[in-house]
Amino acid sequence: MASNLSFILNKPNDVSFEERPVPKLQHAHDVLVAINYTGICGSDVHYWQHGAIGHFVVKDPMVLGHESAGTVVEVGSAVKTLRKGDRIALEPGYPCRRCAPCLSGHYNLCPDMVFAATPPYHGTLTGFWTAPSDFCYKLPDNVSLQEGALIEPLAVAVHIVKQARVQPGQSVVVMGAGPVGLLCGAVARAFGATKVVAVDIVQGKLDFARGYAATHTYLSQRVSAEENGRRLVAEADLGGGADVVIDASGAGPSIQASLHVVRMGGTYVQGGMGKADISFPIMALCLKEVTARGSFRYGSGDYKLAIELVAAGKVDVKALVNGVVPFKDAEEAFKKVKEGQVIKILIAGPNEKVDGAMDTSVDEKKLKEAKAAGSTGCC
Ligand SMILES: NC(=O)c1ccc[n+]([C@@H]2O[C@H](COP(=O)([O-])OP(=O)(O)OC[C@H]3O[C@@H](n4cnc5c(N)ncnc54)[C@H](O)[C@@H]3O)[C@@H](O)[C@H]2O)c1
Ligand SMILES: OC[C@H](O)C(O)[C@@H](O)CO
Repeated sequence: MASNLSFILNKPNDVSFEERPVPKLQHAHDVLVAINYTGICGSDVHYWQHGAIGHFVVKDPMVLGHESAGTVVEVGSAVKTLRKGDRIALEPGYPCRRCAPCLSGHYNLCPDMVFAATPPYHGTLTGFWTAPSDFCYKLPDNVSLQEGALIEPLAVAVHIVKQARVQPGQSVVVMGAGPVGLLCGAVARAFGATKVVAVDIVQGKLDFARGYAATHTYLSQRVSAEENGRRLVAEADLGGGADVVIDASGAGPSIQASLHVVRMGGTYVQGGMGKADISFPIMALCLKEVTARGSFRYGSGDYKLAIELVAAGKVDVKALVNGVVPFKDAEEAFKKVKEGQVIKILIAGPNEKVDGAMDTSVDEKKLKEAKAAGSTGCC
């Protein structure tokens, strides 16, 4: 008998497993998906530790997880694009499709979005999940289900890089070398950026970034934002500054330095989520005529492009996975992510078998140094 065991956050630092009823198809366009793999996102860890992100507060027990891939096990009567047995990447947020943002093509900004593991909605660390078929993306034969679980953070990066309007030949600085920052660097390269500078406060993360998509790295210093920006521009040989600066850290010092790194007339994109209010070098923004944009989740075409980038070999998501653990070890996996020991861990669905091997090869000494320096990078 297939299990619908679910990993539930009851309150901060209090999780449990619960067998829940297998969900039923609600609409003719829905499909039922057996979850194969789910990645742990910083936001899941943040809810687990603190019970809230900004105004999203966990008030009732909530199933965690939203970075999933699965296999279609049942299709509604109106579904034409998917069949039983199809392997899919799951887009985990469902907009109303009727409001002004939805109708203008910006469904990620829908105020009535139902998003997995954003309270009050349950997430995907469970056995089975129902979703509208057009939010389930069939994986090409050369993309595995484990890679499929990484499509969600890759779609976040695709949206950020699209917001930055990265052009061939441009220089792109990415603040923060966590999974989102690393993927932003990889997508920027795929969009034709010739210089990608990864910035972090943890040398081990920069070492990884250098072997991944970054052409240059910069270890952020404990100096003023202006001086940090000046040193970064000089070390990475950016001349008058970077064409594009992306924040994928959510950290105040990184956001402040960014405005001193971007060139005159360049573009800054806020992808990281940190404190709600951070002081911002507004004069630099004004005097340089910087274009500043936000980026929230993903929208039209982002999942499709993310899958195409993986299928075409332009973005390697497998390289970010440190290990796959069985469902029963979900809490242990959350602890490893919280401790900063890994880039990305996948949790196998409760009906999936794995050996639980895990490579925590990110330099632990350097990560400890970073923690001592006050980094969490987490929203
Ligand atoms: N915009 C969106 O829709 C969206 C979606 C998912 C995640 N996020 C946010 O994006 C950010 C990155 O996500 P992630 O999963 O990679 O998180 P992460 O915590 O793994 O990575 C953040 C990185 O920033 C680094 N950092 C911290 N302070 C820094 C500083 N002063 N300068 C440079 N680097 C610094 C950390 O060491 C860490 O490596 C988070 O803030 C997350 O909340 C945004
Ligand atoms: O990738 C999606 C993000 O993790 C979520 O939007 C989260 O940060 C808020 O619920």
